[in-house]
Amino acid sequence: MALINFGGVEENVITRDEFPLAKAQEVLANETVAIIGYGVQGPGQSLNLQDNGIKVIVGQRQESKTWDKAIADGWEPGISLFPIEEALERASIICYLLSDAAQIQLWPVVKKHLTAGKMLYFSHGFGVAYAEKTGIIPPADVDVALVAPKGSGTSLRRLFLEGKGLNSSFAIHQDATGKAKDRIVALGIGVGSGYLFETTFIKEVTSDLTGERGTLMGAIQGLFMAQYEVLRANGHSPSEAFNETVEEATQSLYPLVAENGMDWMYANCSTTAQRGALDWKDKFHAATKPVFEELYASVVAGTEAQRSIDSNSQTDYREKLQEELDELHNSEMWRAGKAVRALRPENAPEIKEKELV
Ligand SMILES: NC(=O)C1=CN([C@@H]2O[C@H](COP(=O)(O)OP(=O)(O)OC[C@H]3O[C@@H](n4cnc5c(N)ncnc54)[C@H](O)[C@@H]3O)[C@@H](O)[C@H]2O)C=CC1
Ligand SMILES: CC(=O)[C@](C)(O)C(=O)O
Ligand SMILES: [Mg+2]
Ligand SMILES: [Mg+2]
Repeated sequence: MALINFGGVEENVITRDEFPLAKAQEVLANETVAIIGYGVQGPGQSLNLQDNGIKVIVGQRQESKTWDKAIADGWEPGISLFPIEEALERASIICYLLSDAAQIQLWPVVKKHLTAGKMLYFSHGFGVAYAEKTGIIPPADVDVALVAPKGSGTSLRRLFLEGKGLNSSFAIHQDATGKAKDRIVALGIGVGSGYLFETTFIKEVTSDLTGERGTLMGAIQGLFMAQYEVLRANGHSPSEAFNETVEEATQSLYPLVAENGMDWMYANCSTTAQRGALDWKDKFHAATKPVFEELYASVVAGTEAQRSIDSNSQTDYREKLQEELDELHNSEMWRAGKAVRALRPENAPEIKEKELV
């Protein structure tokens, strides 16, 4: 493990230098890795593992859209693609990548196939950390660990194909074989992680649920909406409001933050912008911190997990989620966004002369 100083605090991380792909291949040489579920993480992780030379099969419900997607991605029924139970049977490492709510339903079936020495792998601490809600209590004679890529399975695959990687956390809940650490780190490298930082199941789920409800998704949506609405209410056009709220952020300023940090982004903006932003950040900080405290407390209390289990266990939950996403899609702000994106030079290479009136 490399000891890295993160802003004054030293942490152990595993890098690809110390745990190269060849070592991961060696550790997993005699394993059959079954990816159960082919939603968002399933495709990214299985395809990356396969391209990294690991023996991997996919287990998915037949007669589902994602069974067809798996075939379209090159998985072959009876060879590398199986109904869930058959994949569970063949696997020595079971990667449980159903949605967190579906993991509860299928657990009795998975448990049946968890014979001594197998590994149960998650990409979230949810099932095990909230065992009193999920009923997911693995037998004592199997390894239980997680690798949680810190990003969408879609990005995991895209970055892998670009020769890049997402960072992932890893955690070991149970080491029955004495080989859990090597196995889970090898899997982490195999699925395409750039580096791996160690955590626990409870810390992973607590930070993850906070992040996605907070700045990664929920908070940013709320913030974007609030500013867009104020600009529109004061007579600014949709394109102006959208550009000043979202497009400039994602296309110009956030890439600078990603590249070299917040101060670097500031330094590349006008002194006018820097002065105003530095003055206003305290007000936004003060206004939102209590909301983040409330959110974190709700996660710790288990309320967020319960809400997710209750709503995602409804038979029509996908349709209901889709309705909410459609509402977002059809709102003026995001319709304006669609028009703005279409005008990006890379998306509109040749706007006809006559349209340029
Ligand atoms: N979506 C993402 O990029 C990320 C997901 N995770 C975690 O990875 C795990 C998998 O998440 P996703 O890929 O988002 O899952 P998902 O919501 O895309 O679902 C995965 C699969 O579950 C299957 N499924 C759903 N209900 C089922 C049932 N009752 N019986 C059998 N199969 C069923 C679906 O057909 C689908 O193939 C979760 O623990 C999640 O928290 C972690 C990091 C990011
Ligand atoms: C992509 C990711 O890591 C999330 C936001 O936590 C999730 O999809 O659950
Ligand atoms: Mg996450
Ligand atoms: Mg998450």
